[in-house]
Amino acid sequence: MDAETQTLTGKERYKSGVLKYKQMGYWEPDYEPKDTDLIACFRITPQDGVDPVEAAAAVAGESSTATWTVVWTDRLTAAEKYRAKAYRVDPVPNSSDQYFAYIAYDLDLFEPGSIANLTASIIGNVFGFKPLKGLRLEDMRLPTAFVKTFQGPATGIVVERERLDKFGRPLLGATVKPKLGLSGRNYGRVVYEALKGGLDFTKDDENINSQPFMDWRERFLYCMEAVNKAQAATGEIKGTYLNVTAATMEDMYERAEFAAELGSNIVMIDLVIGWTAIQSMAKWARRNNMILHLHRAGHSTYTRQKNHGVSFRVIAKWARLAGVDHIHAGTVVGKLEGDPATTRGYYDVCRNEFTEKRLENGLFFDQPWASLNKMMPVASGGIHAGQMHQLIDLLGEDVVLQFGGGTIGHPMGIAAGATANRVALECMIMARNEGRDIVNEGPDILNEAAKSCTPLKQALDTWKDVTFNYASTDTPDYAVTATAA
Ligand SMILES: O=C(COP(=O)(O)O)[C@H](O)[C@H](O)COP(=O)(O)O
Ligand SMILES: [Mg+2]
Repeated sequence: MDAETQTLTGKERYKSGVLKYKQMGYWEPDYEPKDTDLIACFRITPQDGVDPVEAAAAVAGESSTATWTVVWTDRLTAAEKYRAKAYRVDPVPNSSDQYFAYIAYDLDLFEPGSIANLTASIIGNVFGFKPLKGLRLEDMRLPTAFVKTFQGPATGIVVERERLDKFGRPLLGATVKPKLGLSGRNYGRVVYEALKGGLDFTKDDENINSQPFMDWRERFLYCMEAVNKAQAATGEIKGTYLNVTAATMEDMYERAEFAAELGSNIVMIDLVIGWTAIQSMAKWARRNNMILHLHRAGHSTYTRQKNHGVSFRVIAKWARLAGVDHIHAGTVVGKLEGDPATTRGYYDVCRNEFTEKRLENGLFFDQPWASLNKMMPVASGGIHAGQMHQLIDLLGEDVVLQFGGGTIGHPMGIAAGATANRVALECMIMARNEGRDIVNEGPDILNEAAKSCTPLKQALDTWKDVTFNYASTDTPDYAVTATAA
């Protein structure tokens, strides 16, 4: 080890001036993370000529206690404990300028139960640090001691199924379209048709709040009338995610309380409201026996590119701590970004009791969930009935499959679109339960069912060739056989 890599101590450490972060103690290659440490894995792209180990130490420093120069006031603290420690730097496979840096943080650096505080450290200053061309938070290991300080999902998958009286199959939903412009009354008609036709849920889109064409109260009143009528018509429990996203917490509470007063079983928020607002709404949802749906609006601005930002698997972990019940987590086959292996990792974060490290799915750490409820992943974006076998195979059973265009765009109308999806789902679940190979026989199973279901036949004819085959940007860096880390 050269002198520059060694942590300086005593007078040498505290001489005024600028030391390398490695020398300030932010690089400890022998460090063994404690069970109670938070661990982050960052992808770092150092500027040309910057040593990757110094870059990793700088990330550890700037995301914990350091500044750019030595400060004597460190000596008034338990600085050795509070310094985050970069302890491992691996080159990213198949890349010449990127590295995975592992950094351990002492539990005492964080306020219990606060995503705002966690994120202010881990993604606070450090993403703008000049010696790095790019920085991405790939994954975090949240220790049990930290997980236990959070409420977790307000309702959870098990209780959601019990409240809705729906078991053994994915739930079906649809986003009302067009996203903007419908009046309350016409909006309610879409909800009624879709629910009566066979869906379990409808939902507001991310950008429906309270615009001049439809006040939020109008929407809530007509939507709940539609839910009640559809329940009466079908004898099934139905729901519609009423989006309570608004400019202030006070407005959101007012809208959520009105939704509860009208008997809604679910409300919705957008990721853009921020972590503190999400945690507040999760507490409200638990107090009010409400399922809480999170639409991940805005996430792609920072999750999609591999060289800079925050992986969605980390956002999913924070959302589970924060306490939402549903989270949009990708479809693989639909219109929006979603590599199959990466998406599998997100779904595991939502639904596992314990998420195992699997590098081929982008999961860098074992993650205990300490009995926090599970989140229902939501698959939404450009999917249709003809993909039912692929969706069930890829995403499993505890998932909401959401067909917006794939319900409302049906040639015979919304109720027919909903019926097509419900029949496609039920015939595929029956085939799966009978032990059939749905991946290969899926199209035949659908065509067979379509013989006695005209809406399904029309859906298959309309959308049979629609696929979105583009290369994914966010793919895992390790192959299935990888043993590294
Ligand atoms: O409006 C839609 C889908 O409409 P449609 O079903 O008509 O395509 C949702 O906003 C996206 O699914 C969000 O994306 P994600 O689920 O990836 O966050
Ligand atoms: Mg949308």
